[in-house]
Amino acid sequence: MLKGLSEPFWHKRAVVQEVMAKEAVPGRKKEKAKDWRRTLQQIWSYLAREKGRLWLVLFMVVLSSILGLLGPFLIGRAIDHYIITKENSGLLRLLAGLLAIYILNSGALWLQNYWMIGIAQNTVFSMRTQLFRHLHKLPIPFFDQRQYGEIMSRVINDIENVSSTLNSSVIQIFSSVLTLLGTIGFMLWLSPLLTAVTLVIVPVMFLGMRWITSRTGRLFKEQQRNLGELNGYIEETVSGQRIVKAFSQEERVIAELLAKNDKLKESGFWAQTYSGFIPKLMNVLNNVSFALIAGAGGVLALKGMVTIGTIVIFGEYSRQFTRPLNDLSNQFNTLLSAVAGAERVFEVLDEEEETKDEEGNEDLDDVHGEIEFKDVSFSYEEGGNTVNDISFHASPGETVALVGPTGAGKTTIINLLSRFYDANSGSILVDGREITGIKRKALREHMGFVLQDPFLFEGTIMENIRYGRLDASDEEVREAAKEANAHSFIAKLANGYETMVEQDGSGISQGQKQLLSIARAILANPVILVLDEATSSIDTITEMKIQEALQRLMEGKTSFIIAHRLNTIQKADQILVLKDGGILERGSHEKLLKQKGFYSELYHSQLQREIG
Ligand SMILES: Nc1ncnc2c1ncn2[C@@H]1O[C@H](COP(=O)(O)OP(=O)(O)OP(=O)(O)O)[C@@H](O)[C@H]1O
Repeated sequence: MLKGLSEPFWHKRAVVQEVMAKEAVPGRKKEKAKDWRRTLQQIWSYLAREKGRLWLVLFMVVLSSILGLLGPFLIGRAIDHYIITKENSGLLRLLAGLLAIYILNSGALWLQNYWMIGIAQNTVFSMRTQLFRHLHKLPIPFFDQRQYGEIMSRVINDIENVSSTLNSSVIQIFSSVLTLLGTIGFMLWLSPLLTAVTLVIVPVMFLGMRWITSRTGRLFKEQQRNLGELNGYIEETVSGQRIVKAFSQEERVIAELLAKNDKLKESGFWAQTYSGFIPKLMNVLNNVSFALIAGAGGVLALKGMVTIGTIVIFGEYSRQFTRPLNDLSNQFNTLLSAVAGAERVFEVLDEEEETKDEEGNEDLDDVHGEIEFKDVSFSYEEGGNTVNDISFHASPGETVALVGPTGAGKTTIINLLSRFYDANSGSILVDGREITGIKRKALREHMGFVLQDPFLFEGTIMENIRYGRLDASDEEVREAAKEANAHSFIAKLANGYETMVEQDGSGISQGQKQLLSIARAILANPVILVLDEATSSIDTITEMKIQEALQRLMEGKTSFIIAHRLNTIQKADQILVLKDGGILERGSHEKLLKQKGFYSELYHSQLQREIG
């Protein structure tokens, strides 16, 4: 059942998507296997746009790594040449040099961060813009097959993850690698023997880290997935609060949330615990390494093979050596979750746009509104049979009412006409032209929707009506409101057309929303109109106003009414009675009554209910 509004295509779609996503049977996709290389290449394609600044960052990282290595080296020299020999002036000179190195190093660190943050922000800005733009070009089935919260999580969390990783991890990883290589180089130059002693712990470190990261990768992925699910659930239940309350489902909803929350807690706990082992392990190994260097260094120093300064340098370097390894493993975890997030973003970007098959398709000018369905069959799922062999013809300006029990396929016929979905077989013609040969946007621009639960944006009433046609003047908006019987209630509001309405339309009654929605459609003046009749009961006077405004709106337009109350469609040129996806009966109200079939039965039972 369609609910929503009557406004430009992109917004109509958003609402229809939202509603359909809730109502559809969700055929959710399985997570694809991770493709690291491809994802990193895709991230690089964004980063490459910032090559200039990346070079600067690179230069600063190299500089700060060299300066970082130089510090301990000079301290060692100070011990050997000036402290042991008690040469004060040389020591002062060296200390001044050290000070300069530390200041320069701080400057280099600050600059590399400054530039990298700029790069990260620009990259994420382009990603977010591209993702949002792309989302609006995706076909309805994409939204039908996913939870609203899951999509939100990709746009918000995953992108944020990429951003923070680019901000910090990239530099860290890079400088860690450089520091590692530099440290090993310096150590080898100073004393290959002590270097060998220092490196003894590396295999242990490596094995320990591998053991831990093999677990954390999987756990972080699980944590991310559980977080997405939980967010989706919270979004859904908060937006569906009314329904939750109406059906007294609070306890069940809370229980389900608890279960999801528990899953997240569990995966989060293990992901954090395992990754928390890394610094502890490093610490222990660091101390072991320090002890080894002190012991072996002492023996070598006694034999005159190394100086005291060299032992001090090695002590410092061994720390400098394990720190980058430690950083690398920490950053590796962040990187893991960011790449997983980025991959989820790219998965959306990889989805084909709705217009993929529109090459060579035509625009649609001068539409008269003749619609024909020829043997149209369609199913949402493979092998299914949602609508079957539908054929009908509507001349320009005619009104076609679609009636039938719930799930009969009424909305599906509208989905096919608006090309939210494409028929599996048969053809749909507008003014004699196959709609598959027409650009979707062009087709939908000629269509207007007045749906049963119109969507209002946060903004003034004037702005809300103007969604029907963005270039309409204030006067035209007022005229449309008058024709829609909305003017009188708007005029009574404290700020008239400038009254602010909330996104959920609170403060405005359901009937008034309908009238605003009709005003939008009047302003848009489409050739083809889709009306989804409200099922909720509206007071008789507003109902009359709505019916009158609808009659005015429908004048001269080819209109499709998804009707729930049969007394409102008696004037329709043709009524299609749908059942189980097929047309069971067709004709005018009188003809169908005379037939004494399904329609007549439905009509009389409704009449009975209304009288009774
Ligand atoms: N996006 C979707 N994915 C899968 N199945 C769907 C989807 N939308 C609808 N269906 C199924 O297709 C069938 C026809 O649905 P449709 O919404 O067209 O019925 P309807 O006549 O408009 O019903 P109602 O009066 O309740 O709105 C139903 O069985 C429904 O469950």
